[in-house]
Amino acid sequence: MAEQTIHAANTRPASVIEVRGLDNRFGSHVVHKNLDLDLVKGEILGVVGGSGTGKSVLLRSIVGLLKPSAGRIRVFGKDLDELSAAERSQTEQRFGVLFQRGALFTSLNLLQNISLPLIEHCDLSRPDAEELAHMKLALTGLPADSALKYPSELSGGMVKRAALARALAMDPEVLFLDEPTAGLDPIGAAAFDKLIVTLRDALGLTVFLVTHDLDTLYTTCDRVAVLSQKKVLVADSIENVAATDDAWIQNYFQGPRGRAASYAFRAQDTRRLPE
Ligand SMILES: Nc1ncnc2c1ncn2[C@@H]1O[C@H](COP(=O)(O)OP(=O)(O)OP(=O)(O)O)[C@@H](O)[C@H]1O
Repeated sequence: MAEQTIHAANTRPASVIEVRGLDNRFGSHVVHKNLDLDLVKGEILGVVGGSGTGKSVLLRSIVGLLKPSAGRIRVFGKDLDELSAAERSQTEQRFGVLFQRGALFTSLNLLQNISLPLIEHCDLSRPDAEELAHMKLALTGLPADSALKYPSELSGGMVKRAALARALAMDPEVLFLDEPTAGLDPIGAAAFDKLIVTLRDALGLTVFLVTHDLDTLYTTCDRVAVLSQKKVLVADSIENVAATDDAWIQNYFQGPRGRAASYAFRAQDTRRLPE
């Protein structure tokens, strides 16, 4: 029995991020109360919940953009609160973030947008930074001639890919994506979903993915965390989450869209198939 317990502890996957007892409030508005969550190394975790349940606030708390009202966030084994300014900056460089809105500087072309963090944080010369930026653009499937284009000259799907290229600029270990497929047509969204899985596999990323997109959940995520009642109600495989006895979850997963996404996924399981 003791042996079994030790074995279980040893094989438990490592969490790169541990959130414990998190509270977030704005004045009297309580967004999170005693929220716990783990992000396991190498996984794509889908974070869902109704509008205003605090998915983006949770993301911002973890990446250090928002100081929580209470609770503990450990990243790569260290408490965010206990990091010195230098350690915090080093930790932040291990994160790549694709924000819901305004991911790119509109006055800079794509090459400039992507090389900027490399010049600022890695002390690279402009030619070296631009060479790396070209590689990041190629990694996200953008054609070479997009490098000199400005965000306003691109389609929505291309802007998302360029923003992803910028999030990948510093070779992050953990990628945070806030509604990456919002506003994309279904074909563009499916291609973006596939790209996320390909990049995770190729680069060994861990991904925290906020989404409302049921197709994304079914085709890309290893686990799904549901935010409801100010906490993470359940975090598990999508099959187990969809079977959870909760009114919001049942509406979401067993409604017409949820059933269609589940049916499509079961009919053609494309998860992790090669191109
Ligand atoms: N800086 C802030 N000041 C005051 N209230 C805020 C602030 N940031 C977020 N909120 C509030 O916190 C709640 C959660 O916001 P959040 O953006 O995290 O929701 P969400 O789950 O991501 O929603 P959606 O799915 O619509 O994007 C909302 O009621 C929002 O108005």
